[in-house]
Amino acid sequence: MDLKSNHTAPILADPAPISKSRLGVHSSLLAYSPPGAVFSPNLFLTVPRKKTGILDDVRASGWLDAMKSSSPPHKKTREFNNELASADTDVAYRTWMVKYPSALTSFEQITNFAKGKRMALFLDYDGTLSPIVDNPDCAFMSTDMRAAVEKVAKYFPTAIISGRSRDKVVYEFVGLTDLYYAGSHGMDIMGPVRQFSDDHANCIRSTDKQQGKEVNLFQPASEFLPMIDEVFNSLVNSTKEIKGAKVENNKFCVSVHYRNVDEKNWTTVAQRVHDVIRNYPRLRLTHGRKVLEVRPVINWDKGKAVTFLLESLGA
Ligand SMILES: O=P(O)(O)OC[C@H]1O[C@H](O[C@H]2O[C@H](CO)[C@@H](O)[C@H](O)[C@H]2O)[C@H](O)[C@@H](O)[C@@H]1O
Repeated sequence: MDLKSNHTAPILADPAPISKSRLGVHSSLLAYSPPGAVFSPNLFLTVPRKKTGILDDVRASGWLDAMKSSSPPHKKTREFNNELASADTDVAYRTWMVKYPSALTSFEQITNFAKGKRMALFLDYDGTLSPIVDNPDCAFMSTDMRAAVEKVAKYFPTAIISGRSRDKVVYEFVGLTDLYYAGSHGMDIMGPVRQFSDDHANCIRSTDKQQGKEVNLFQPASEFLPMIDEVFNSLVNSTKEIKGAKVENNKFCVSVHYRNVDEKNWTTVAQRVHDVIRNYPRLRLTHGRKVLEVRPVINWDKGKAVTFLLESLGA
């Protein structure tokens, strides 16, 4: 990438409560304004106040519960000695499917609704384009899936929005040109060139070498890069003795995988992560599928990345 301009990234805090999956840190620790910073009001983030200003124990703060329920329930075949557990799983699966029905069951309805409208397609990577596998470095997409994505991208603007680093998704897994990509949970967007607006002062015009074309880069958490690298190294170090634990650097966020860790050691994983990030009040924790995700406290996520790309596409 050739960077042609640079802008200051936003980070602001506001003392209102948010979802319990986020870390309980005192908001006064979060208000930070680098000299000369120009903030977009759209990137203000509300963070929870806690009287103590420090994190609770990993059990009390609900980390462990969240770790245990961090994947959507999978439909399992009924096991011989596990009728009751299986029945529970079935109910959980059906309930989940009511809430999140497959789009394929409503395909006709969707195509009818889309008639006369401009379409854009936004896809997740892990668990959507690739199967969930034990080793995150081996989550490859099939040849058929790649061909399908390539084909659909000829008809509709298509973007992949992932929690991974954008480079990894583009160069190690997908490898398709003519797509738009957002890595690091939407904090690293490569989209079409558009008119800059005041709302998105952090856009960088860049040349994508693979695609050989001008693109817009939007990296609202760019000032966090050194912090994320530091945290990545600390997490690698503090979890290296936990068998099966794996730390992944996703550029603007870090993942700590515990899929391959014996469940009896999950508390240790949570405690080690907790101990590292308690020193970083400008980072927060979210839960993914058997993964703890450490990310900057900014008001930006995949949903906002989708909106950003839609606007970039003139939609
Ligand atoms: O937003 P996503 O693209 O879904 O990224 C979320 C995490 O995805 C990856 O981890 C998940 O998939 C792995 C490979 O199948 C699996 O081993 C892991 O247990 C899942 O959590 C990725 O490795 C993480 O860095 C992302 O945070």
